[in-house]
Amino acid sequence: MTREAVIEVRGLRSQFGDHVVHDDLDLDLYRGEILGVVGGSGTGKSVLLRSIVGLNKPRAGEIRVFGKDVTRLTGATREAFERRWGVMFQDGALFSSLSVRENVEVPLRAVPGLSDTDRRGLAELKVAMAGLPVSANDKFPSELSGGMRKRAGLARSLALDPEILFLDEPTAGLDPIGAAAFDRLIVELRDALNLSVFLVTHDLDTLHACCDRVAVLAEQRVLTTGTMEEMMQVDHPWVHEYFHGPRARAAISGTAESR
Ligand SMILES: Nc1ncnc2c1ncn2[C@@H]1O[C@H](COP(=O)(O)OP(=O)(O)OP(=O)(O)O)[C@@H](O)[C@H]1O
Repeated sequence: MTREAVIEVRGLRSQFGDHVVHDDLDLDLYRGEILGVVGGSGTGKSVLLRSIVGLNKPRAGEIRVFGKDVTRLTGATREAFERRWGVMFQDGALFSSLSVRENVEVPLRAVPGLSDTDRRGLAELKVAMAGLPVSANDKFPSELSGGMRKRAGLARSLALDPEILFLDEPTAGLDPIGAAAFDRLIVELRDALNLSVFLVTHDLDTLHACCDRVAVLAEQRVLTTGTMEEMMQVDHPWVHEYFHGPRARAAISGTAESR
């Protein structure tokens, strides 16, 4: 059975001045999967995410989302397309002067015909789906813990019922129990909402708990993709060290214990 790619990146080149971050990079995200994107610091995981969602202009290459090259879309067509994905940035990227509910209402303001009451209700629904208590709705970002801020960012990324969810290091800075709860939430949301998930992470536990496939960025491209089992067989120094090092062994035994 052929899998449907909802994102197809082909021949991507990303560059800042003389600094080439990606060169001839190819990557697919398949419908319904959770893809973990890993790689050493500075290999361009965030730049790749930002390039796909249009925050970074590629020097060359194609980025097709649902079959359309999004690098060529402009104006209203582009905006309509952007409603089909949600992005959760590492720090939540919340507006500090708005409450959690108001933050989630921001993308909903683009939806025509919604009354204030409808918008408020929809925002509260997304806040609940992100696992926050009702009391979080009226809180400001500065009144939230790091984990709650991440959930608020997640709620906002879900505001427009996206088909693709981009998560940039969702568990960074969380304690292990909070991180494990977030991993479960990602899987539950993918299953309940039929999401395809592009997940940038350094967290081996997250890879074990959530990801159907892993893509490794190294040497300015996607070096290899595959399941966690397949990653264990890859004969490349960084990949081997990452998937067989002491932290990898701890993550594997942690997964086994939790079963
Ligand atoms: N706007 C920018 N201007 C100049 N250089 C940039 C810009 N954004 C990213 N870079 C550079 O691109 C490279 C890749 O950055 P990126 O943030 O994608 O790395 P990463 O793989 O996500 O790293 P980490 O795991 O540490 O978060 C880095 O060398 C970074 O300094």
